[in-house]
Amino acid sequence: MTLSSLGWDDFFAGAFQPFASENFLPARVALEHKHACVLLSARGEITATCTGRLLHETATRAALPAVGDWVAVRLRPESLASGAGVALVGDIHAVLPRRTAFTRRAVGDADAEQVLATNVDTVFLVTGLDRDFNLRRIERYLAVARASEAQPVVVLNKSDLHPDARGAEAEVRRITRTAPVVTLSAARGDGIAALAPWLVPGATVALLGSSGAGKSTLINRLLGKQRQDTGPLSHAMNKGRHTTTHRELLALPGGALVIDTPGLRELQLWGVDESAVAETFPEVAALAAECRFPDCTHQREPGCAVRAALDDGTLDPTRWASYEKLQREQAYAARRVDPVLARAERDRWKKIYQGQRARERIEGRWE
Ligand SMILES: Nc1nc2c(ncn2[C@@H]2O[C@H](COP(=O)(O)OP(=O)(O)OP(=O)(O)O)[C@@H](O)[C@H]2O)c(=O)[nH]1
Ligand SMILES: [Zn+2]
Repeated sequence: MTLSSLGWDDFFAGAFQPFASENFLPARVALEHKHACVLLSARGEITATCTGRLLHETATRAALPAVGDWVAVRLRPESLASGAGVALVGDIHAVLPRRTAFTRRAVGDADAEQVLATNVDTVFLVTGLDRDFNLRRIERYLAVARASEAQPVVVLNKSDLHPDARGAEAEVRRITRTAPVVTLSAARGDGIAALAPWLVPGATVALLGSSGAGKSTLINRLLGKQRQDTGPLSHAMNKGRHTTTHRELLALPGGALVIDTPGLRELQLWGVDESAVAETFPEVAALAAECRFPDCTHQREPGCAVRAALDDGTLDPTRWASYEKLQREQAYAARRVDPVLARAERDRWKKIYQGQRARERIEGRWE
């Protein structure tokens, strides 16, 4: 494989400069085990471990190699001497800066950030046009994608199961605004060609979507062969259990790369900050900025622009409900793993409550 077919470009070449002279090879992480990584490089596949120095010098676990990362690796002497066909072994000395990253807070460790996949250019947000079809869920996935900096593309799968797939697509377009929407059937192969603009050689894509949306079916379709078990049976049996040992960064026949990690599959709203939620609901964010009080909770404060827009019908109540739910979940997910945040949140509500009482005293009764 050439470096460019693995996604190498000027951005990474620049970052690799300090390592260019000292027998280092650039390589991309295809699989991350507990103690070793499988790397893809111009020399072929390399099994590598981090040097003790890298382990000691990295301040956080999040800075260690993750699937999708470019690293500077040095082959062990025995690998250098070996001929073709022998498995290469090396040491990872550095992780190059990431262009994009999907992260979540590591469960049970308040400060730890877990990196699920990096350097993803495009993320396919896969929704089934069956019972899985849910505009609110698509909004959530858009927020997750935006937080990662990868470009989101909404993929409506199982078009064969929906009596009016085009109508459903039109509904989705109303909420996605700028993100492209593609309707297809991974099982039948209809509409797959519409993904071509994002599957160019060297481009990295990842798939996100709820269980059963058809991610494996789509990956198999793109690979042109059966890599993963799909079907109702394997589905029921494998739920929540991932014992995969296959590469998580795969090269597609057309030259693009696809990242499929268990962590990404399980990704819910972890790692989504409030600004990403606001970006997904620009009309709500714009209204909130107009409220009289900067800490307005949009419940029943005077001068609340959100309430006013709900009352006069300019704000869609389903969008508002969806925003509120997402905001709550985001706050809950963050709090659950972060006691400091939990305390800050309690203090914030205490202040809001005190502030409201003070306002009540000034402005008299509200209703
Ligand atoms: N009718 C129809 N069924 C599909 C289509 N794509 C996938 N399926 C079926 O939907 C079920 C789930 O598909 P998977 O590809 O396993 O879903 P997944 O998103 O990978 O699910 P997880 O592995 O749990 O994350 C399987 O029974 C597939 O055969 C499609 O386009 N049309
Ligand atoms: Zn308000």
